[in-house]
Parts: sequence; structure tokens; C-alpha cells
Amino acid sequence: MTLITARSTRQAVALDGVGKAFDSGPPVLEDISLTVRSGEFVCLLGASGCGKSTLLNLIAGLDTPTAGSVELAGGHAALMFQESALFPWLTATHNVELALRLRGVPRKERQVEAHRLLSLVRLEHACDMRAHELSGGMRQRVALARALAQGSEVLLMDEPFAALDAITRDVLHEELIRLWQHAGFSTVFVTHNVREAVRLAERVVLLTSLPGRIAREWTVDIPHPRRIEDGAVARLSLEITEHLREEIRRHGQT
Ligand SMILES: Nc1ncnc2c1ncn2[C@@H]1O[C@H](COP(=O)(O)OP(=O)(O)OP(=O)(O)O)[C@@H](O)[C@H]1O
Repeated sequence: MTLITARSTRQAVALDGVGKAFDSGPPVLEDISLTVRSGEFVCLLGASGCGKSTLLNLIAGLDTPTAGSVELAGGHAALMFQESALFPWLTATHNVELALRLRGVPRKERQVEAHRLLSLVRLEHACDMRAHELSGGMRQRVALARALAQGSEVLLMDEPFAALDAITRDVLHEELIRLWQHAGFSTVFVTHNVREAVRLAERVVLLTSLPGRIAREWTVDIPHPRRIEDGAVARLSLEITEHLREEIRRHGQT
């Protein structure tokens, strides 16, 4: 593992003129051009229904754009959703081992590696537990360990902490930043929570609605560790919220 010391210029994700329409409906996304540098943490922010998940699915290769192109370093990305989607009959270790198996890690190395990943997310005491024995926060930790097990350069996260209480969410923000700083993967994180975006990202990209286009973006220069209640986080959040409100007003989505 390497600590990020300098900003990379290599591209992890490159979207060029991406558009998406479903069937004969109007475009959900239009002319999205966005580059995510290797090791960069970008938050995609926008009102409900503006197309954030659709864009993430296009980056993941789960769907194809109707216009433009999507390029992904390494050809594949790890995904994490609001629901942990763990296999309930498998222990935490076996859930992680499954991802290692799909990646071709030899059987005798899998258990050690799964335990290493579960310790990284501070779950060394829960290796033998199944989903129903884990809290929501612990389930998301296992999901994060499983995502890391895929060994992708890019981690795509679709509101992964939205269902958690504020304290658990805050702890997981801290954990995610710690892992990102040390492992150096690129992250595209979707949220409609402005403070969460400013708390986490190096860059916040705001999407318009109907169709989703890039409205504006902000570089977040606030040093880590950041807290959600920091003055600098609050000030930038206020500024971004004003722009988000404007977008919502424009489209009558209140
Ligand atoms: N498979 C699909 N077929 C038809 N329409 C779809 C499909 N997937 C998404 N849409 C439409 O695309 C639009 C954007 O949806 P999407 O889920 O990407 O938005 P979002 O910004 O992630 O919303 P939220 O924040 O509420 O999760 C919505 O109008 C949705 O109904």
C-alpha cells in the first residue's frame, strides 16, 4: 500500500459527451464530460432523480450510454450500494472470499486475505458472523471489504451510508477516508447530501436535472481530517446548497 503524496495525472475514469435515454423517453443524461484522476475522490451530487445512479451504472459498465464514451482504468470497477447485498447464508469472511475467488485468488490465500481486509475495516472480531448478526454499519464495512477484495482501481459508491444513523455514518466517513488515503483507489461517490460530499471529496460535481448535465464543480481544499461540523465544511456546503436549491427550483422538484 502506498500513501498518496502527489496528485496523479493518470485518468481512472474518462467520460466524453455521455448521454443516456431510456427507450423512446427524453434524455436522462446529456453531454457529460468528466475525468477522474487516478487516486482522486469525486462526489457526484444532485437532486433526486437527476441521473446520478444512471451515471454510476454507465461508469460501472452495467448499462451502455446512448451517446459518447466511457473509459475505465483496468476495465472494471468495484461497486457499493446503500444495501450491503451480502449473501445471508455466508459469514463475513466467506462473503469477502467469494469476491477473491471471482478475482482468481488461489484458494489457500483467500482466507488470510479476507481476514486482512476485514481487519482493515476493523471487523476482525466479526469474521464468523452472518449478515443478520451484524449492525447496519458493520454490514457496510463487510461490503467495503468485499469491494476492496475485487482489486479494482476504481471504487464506485451509490449512497452507501444513506441508511445509517448520523454517528455511524460519521465513523464510516472517517474509515473510508483512511482507506482511500492509504490504498490510493479512485472513488466516485454518489450522494444528495451536500455536507457528506464536502466532508469526503476532493472535488464535488453538481448535476442539473432533466436532463442531467454538469452544472458546476468545486475543488475542496479543506485538509483531512475533516469533520462534518467544521466551519469550512459548513461554509462550502452552504454555497453548494444554494446552487442545488436553484437547480431544484428550476425544475419544480420541491
Ligand atoms: N432502467 C430505467 N428505465 C427507465 N427509466 C429509468 C431507468 N433507470 C432510471 N430511469 C429514470 O432515470 C431518471 C434518473 O434516475 P436515477 O436513479 O439515475 O436518479 P438519481 O439521481 O440516482 O436519483 P435518487 O437520488 O433518487 O436515487 C429517473 O427519472 C428514472 O425514472
